Amino acid sequence: MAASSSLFHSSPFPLLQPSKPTPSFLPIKASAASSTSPDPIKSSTSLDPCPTHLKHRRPADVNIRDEARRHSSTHNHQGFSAKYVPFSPTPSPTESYSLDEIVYRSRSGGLLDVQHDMEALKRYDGEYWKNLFDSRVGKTTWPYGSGVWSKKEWVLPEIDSDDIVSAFEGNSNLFWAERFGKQFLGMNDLWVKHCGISHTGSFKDLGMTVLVSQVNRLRKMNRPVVGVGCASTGDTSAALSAYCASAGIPSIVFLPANRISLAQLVQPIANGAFVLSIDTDFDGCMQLIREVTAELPIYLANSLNSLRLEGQKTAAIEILQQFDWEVPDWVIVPGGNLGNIYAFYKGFHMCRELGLVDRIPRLVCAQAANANPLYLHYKSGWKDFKAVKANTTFASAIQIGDPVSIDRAVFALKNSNGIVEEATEEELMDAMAQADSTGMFICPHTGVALTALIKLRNSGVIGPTDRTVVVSTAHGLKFTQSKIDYHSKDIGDMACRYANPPLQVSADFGSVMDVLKKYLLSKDSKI
Ligand SMILES: Cc1ncc(COP(=O)(O)O)c(C=O)c1O
Ligand SMILES: N[C@@H](CCOP(=O)(O)O)C(=O)O
Repeated sequence: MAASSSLFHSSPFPLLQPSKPTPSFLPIKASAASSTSPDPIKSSTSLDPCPTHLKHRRPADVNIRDEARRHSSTHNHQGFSAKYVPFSPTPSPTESYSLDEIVYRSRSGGLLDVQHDMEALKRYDGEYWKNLFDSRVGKTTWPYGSGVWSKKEWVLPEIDSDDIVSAFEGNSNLFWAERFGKQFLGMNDLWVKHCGISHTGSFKDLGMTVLVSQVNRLRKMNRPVVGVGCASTGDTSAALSAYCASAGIPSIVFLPANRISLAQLVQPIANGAFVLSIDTDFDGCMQLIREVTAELPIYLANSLNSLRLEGQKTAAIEILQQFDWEVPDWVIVPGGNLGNIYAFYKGFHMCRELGLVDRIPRLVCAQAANANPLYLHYKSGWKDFKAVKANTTFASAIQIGDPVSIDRAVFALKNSNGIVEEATEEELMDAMAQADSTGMFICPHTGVALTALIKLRNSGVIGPTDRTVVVSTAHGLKFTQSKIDYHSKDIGDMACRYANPPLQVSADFGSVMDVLKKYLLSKDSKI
C-alpha cells in the first residue's frame, strides 16, 4: 500500500547513528533525503490537479484503525515490555505483576509502579527516541496522533494498537505567558502548559486513555471487568465517562455531593455514566470506591491505579519536546491526590535515563492552603505525614485531605530538589484574575500554581531569567462560577482586587458616550 509504506517506513532512519539498530515497526518522518518518500508538501504545487499528498492518501474505504491493524499484523513484536512492581526506590525483584492482572496494591499494601524494561529501551539512544517522537507529532496515524500514544513504547508497549481508546489527547499548547511574565513577575521565559485544553477539559485525559485502553484489552481477554469506576472531584469522572462511552464500556462515578462545578457534573451525566452523588467529601468517596472495587467487577480508575500515571507522564516528555529537548529550570504543578507530580517526575526521569536530556527540572507542587497535607508534611521536614480534613476551596478539584499518592509525591520532590508551596483563597483567585487579564482563561488550580510562582519569584528562589513552566490542569470554562463570584465581588472577606464587573448603563446615546469617553481617557492620555 502506498499510504502505509510512507507512514510506516521499513528502512532505518536515514539520519540516525548507524551503531544503533532501528526497529522495523517504527515510522519515520518523510524526509528530503529519502528517494521513496518525497516531502508531500514540497513536491506538490497549487496548479497540480491531484497534489502529491492526495495521491498518497489511504483508500477511501480504509480508516486509520484498519491501517494500523494491517500494519501490526506484520510487525507485532516490539521487544519492549512493562510490568507492575511495588513502588519503592529499590523494588523487590521477587514481586511483580503482569499489566494484564487486576491489581492496585503490592503485597504489603503499598503503592505499585509501572516498571519498563529499561534495558530494552536503552538499545536505542536518546537521539533515536527524540527523532521518533518528533516524527509523530501532529499526524493522524493511529494511534500516534495522540500525544500519549506517540510515546507508546514508553507507555504501554505491549498493547495492540487496535485495543487503544484514544481521542488524540495530548499535544497541548505550551503557551508563552509573555504579558503575565513581564507585567507581574519581570520574567520573559515563562510558559503555561495548557493540559486542560483537552478532550474533556483536563489533564486526566492523558491517563484515562491508557487506563481505558487497558480495560478494553482486558475485556477482550474475557477478564472480569464489567465496568470502570472512580471517585472524583470532577475531572477524573469527566475523562473516565468520555473514554468509556467512546469504547462502549459502562462507567460508574462517585461524586462528593455539592462539591464539584456544574460543568463538571454534567460531563459524566451527558456521557451516560452511572453517577452517584454521595453526601461526603472526596476522601470519603475515595474510601468507598476502594471498598467497592475490592468486591465487585469494577476496575478502579483513580490514580491509585499506576496505569494512569503512564499516560500523565507524557506531558513532561512533551514539554521537553516543545523546547527542542532543552530542559526548563522549574515546573510547577498543582497537587491534590498527588499522582500528577510523580507522573511529571517519572516522565522527566525517563528522558534523562534514556539519554534524551542530561538533567531534570526542579519541581514545585502547589496546594490550596485549605487542603494542604503535602505542604504541612514538607514544612515539617518530611516528618510523619498526617492527613487533614480538607476545607472548601475555589480550587475544588484539589480539595483532598488524604492523598493516595503521598509516597509518590514525596519521592518525586526529594529527587528533583523540589519545593512545596501553598495558596490562600484570596491569593489563588487574585492570581487567576491576573492571568485572565493577560489573555488566559485559567482554572483556580492553575491560580494555585501561579501563586506558588509569584511567591517563589518574590522571594528570589525563582530568578527573573529562569525558564519556568506552570502546568495548567483544567480548562477555565469548567469553573466559570468562581470567576463570576470574583468579578461580582461576591466573596466574603475577599477584596477581589482585580475584579472587572460589567457597567450598567441606560440605553441612550449620551450615557453610552459618557462612559466610553471616561473609559478611553483612563486608557490613553492623548484623547
Ligand atoms: C484540575 C485539577 N488540577 C490538579 C489536580 C491535582 O492532580 P493530582 O490529584 O494528580 O495531584 C486535579 C485532580 O486532583 C485536578 O482535577
Ligand atoms: N482531581 C481529581 C481527584 C482524583 O484524582 P485521581 O487522579 O486520583 O483520579 C478528580 O478530578 O477527580
